Amino acid sequence: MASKEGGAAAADDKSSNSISVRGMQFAYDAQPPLFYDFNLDISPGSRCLLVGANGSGKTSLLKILAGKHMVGGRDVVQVLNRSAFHDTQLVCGGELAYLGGSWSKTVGSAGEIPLQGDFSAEHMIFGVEGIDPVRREKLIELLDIDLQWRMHKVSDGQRRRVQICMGLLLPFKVLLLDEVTVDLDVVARMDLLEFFKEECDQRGATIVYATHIFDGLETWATHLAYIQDGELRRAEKLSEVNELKTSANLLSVVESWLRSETKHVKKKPTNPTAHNQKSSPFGTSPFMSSRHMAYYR
Ligand SMILES: Nc1ncnc2c1ncn2[C@@H]1O[C@H](COP(=O)(O)OP(=O)(O)OP(=O)(O)O)[C@@H](O)[C@H]1O
Repeated sequence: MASKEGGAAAADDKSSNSISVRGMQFAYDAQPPLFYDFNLDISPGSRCLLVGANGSGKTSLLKILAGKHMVGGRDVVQVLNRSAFHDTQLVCGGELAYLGGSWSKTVGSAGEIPLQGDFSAEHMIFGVEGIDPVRREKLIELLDIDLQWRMHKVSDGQRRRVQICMGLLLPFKVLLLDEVTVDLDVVARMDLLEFFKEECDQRGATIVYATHIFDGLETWATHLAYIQDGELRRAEKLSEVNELKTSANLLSVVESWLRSETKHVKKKPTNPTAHNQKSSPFGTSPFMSSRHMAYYR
């Protein structure tokens, strides 16, 4: 893995990368660009930690890598040498997997509510066709899932276990994890991390893991990418992070980076559309009539 800043990126050798991002620009509607000329390479077999402060862009980046947002042309965001957004087979075939958020749906002004259906864990897990039964059994055992669990009556951590199991049923080549271990107890978390390690070591799978919990990750991760306000500040092998040689652990290294972040105004070219909307006297007014406001009346 290498960043543009790090200078080691082999832009002409992107075919050897599992993930390759070249000159990416991305903005949410009516906002200035979150990413501008963003570059990132991740090589096969890597377990890359994605770190950064709240709002730095980790989830947005993972969702872009997962093909959930169309960003630029086919060459800008490539996973396994295919366009993450355009090549829908990447996700449908299971080669590219994304595990993030929680099983929920957005309901008007109620916001995100957990899925309420009365399904058993068995119904959900065995409802997926074409799965290797050995892999399925291994995951059920690893995550200690009781197939009789009713999904509307389980705890957050139990629901999360079923969600993770389903996300891993197909043997992924690239896995994007957005802080999915947060609800898991320590045993489930460590077992899952060990499983991920095996998947990378034995099958050459690649994992990008965004997290704020660093326990046990010093020996788990192979690489680290640090984003600040949508900019890639560091991207290197964990063994080459100098600060780790003199610090107690990864937590204190990341803490020192985040503490030294200065609140700066981004020097990014303004997206003309976003600018127009932002500079409009009505574009951001809380008093503007909007369809969304209807939910709150
Ligand atoms: N759907 C959206 N619409 C508009 N802006 C968004 C949306 N989602 C995220 N943002 C903005 O994009 C920026 C990056 O958000 P993102 O969720 O990617 O950060 P993050 O690094 O994952 O944060 P956290 O550590 O809190 O999960 C934030 O400023 C956020 O407000």
